[in-house]
Amino acid sequence: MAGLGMTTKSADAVSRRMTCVSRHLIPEWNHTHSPSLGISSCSNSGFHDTYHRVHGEVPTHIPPWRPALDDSGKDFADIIYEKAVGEGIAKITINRPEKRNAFRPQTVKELMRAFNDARDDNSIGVIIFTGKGSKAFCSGGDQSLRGKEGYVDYDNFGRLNVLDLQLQIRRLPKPVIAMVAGYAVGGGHVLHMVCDLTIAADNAVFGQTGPKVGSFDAGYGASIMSRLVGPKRAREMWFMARFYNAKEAEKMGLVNTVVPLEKLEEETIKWSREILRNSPMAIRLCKSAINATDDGHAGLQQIGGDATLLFYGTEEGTEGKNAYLERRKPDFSRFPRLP
Ligand SMILES: CC(C)(COP(=O)(O)OP(=O)(O)OC[C@H]1O[C@@H](n2cnc3c(N)ncnc32)[C@H](O)[C@@H]1OP(=O)(O)O)[C@@H](O)C(=O)NCCC(=O)NCCSC(=O)CCC(=O)c1ccccc1C(=O)O
Repeated sequence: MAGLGMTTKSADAVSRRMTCVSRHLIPEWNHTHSPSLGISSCSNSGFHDTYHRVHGEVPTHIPPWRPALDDSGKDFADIIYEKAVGEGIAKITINRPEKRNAFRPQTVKELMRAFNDARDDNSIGVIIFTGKGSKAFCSGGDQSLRGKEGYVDYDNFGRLNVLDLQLQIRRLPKPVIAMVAGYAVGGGHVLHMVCDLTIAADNAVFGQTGPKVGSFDAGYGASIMSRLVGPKRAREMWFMARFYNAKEAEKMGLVNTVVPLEKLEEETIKWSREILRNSPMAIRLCKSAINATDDGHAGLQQIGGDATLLFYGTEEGTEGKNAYLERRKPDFSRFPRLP
């Protein structure tokens, strides 16, 4: 090594780096059959590189939650909206456990208010989306309120407003993590799929029920599923409307990790804190980039908007604005025309 001009110190560094990189190259077999070697464990413990020494372990304790409202100041009836004290985490919970957290139009409207507030609150960096209790994340649209045009609320109009919520989660420039215990079925299954990550408890059950009850989601419910599990599996899930347990869902690529039910919140908090250590702008761009192709023009608009947002922070962008306000010609000559 010395002959190649490498000092012992730098050879050590290379060797440490190789070990670290090779740990990322876990063969497919391990991902599929040995969850203990899965992504969640690579990220923290067992690594002794400089990054891990500087940053230390990610704490797993559950933070105290404080009830939150949006700017309307109105209480929520169908959901619980909370923020973690001293941390950048919001938690939004569907609170209809007696109906396995089925949503009605009112539920969806409240969810949209809470998600909007969490988006606007610049102290929040990660949003956890879950269902009350351990029996269900969400069992889809409330079938007892289903009318001829959708789900009927107090005003007697049918609505399919969960589609707007799906779009809102997709476009929200912060990670949304579905924390799933029990059933995530029907429209509830689509909701977890549109979230950025899914952490599942070992009692979680996933599946579409639409074709059994005369319904289907031909939007994200079909397209995102096909992306996640592949077109053959997506057909299986929709044609057969079978249920899949948490381990099966993990193997199919529907969820990021499976943990014992009693560890579900701890693990989700840990993932949230690990994300919060990283650059919010990098995460924002990664989310819009990953969605861009699938979301077509809307996806390009999202990532294009991010580019404008960044450009506004540059001297070049500011020169244009200042020149306009000062009623002079802008001087862009000092800005390089980069290759
Ligand atoms: C989820 C179950 C498998 C749980 O089974 P189990 O633990 O045995 O509990 P149950 O005894 O069945 O249920 C307890 C209690 O909850 C009520 N309930 C459960 N789910 C619903 C529901 N979705 N709607 C209304 N009520 C529900 C149940 O009746 C019981 O009440 P009791 O009074 O105690 O009797 C099982 O419950 C189950 O299979 N549930 C139904 C799942 C389902 O089929 N969901 C609807 C799928 S279709 C859908 O979600 C529409 C999607 C959608 O929203 C959409 C799609 C495309 C475009 C637009 C839209 C849109 O906006 O609507």
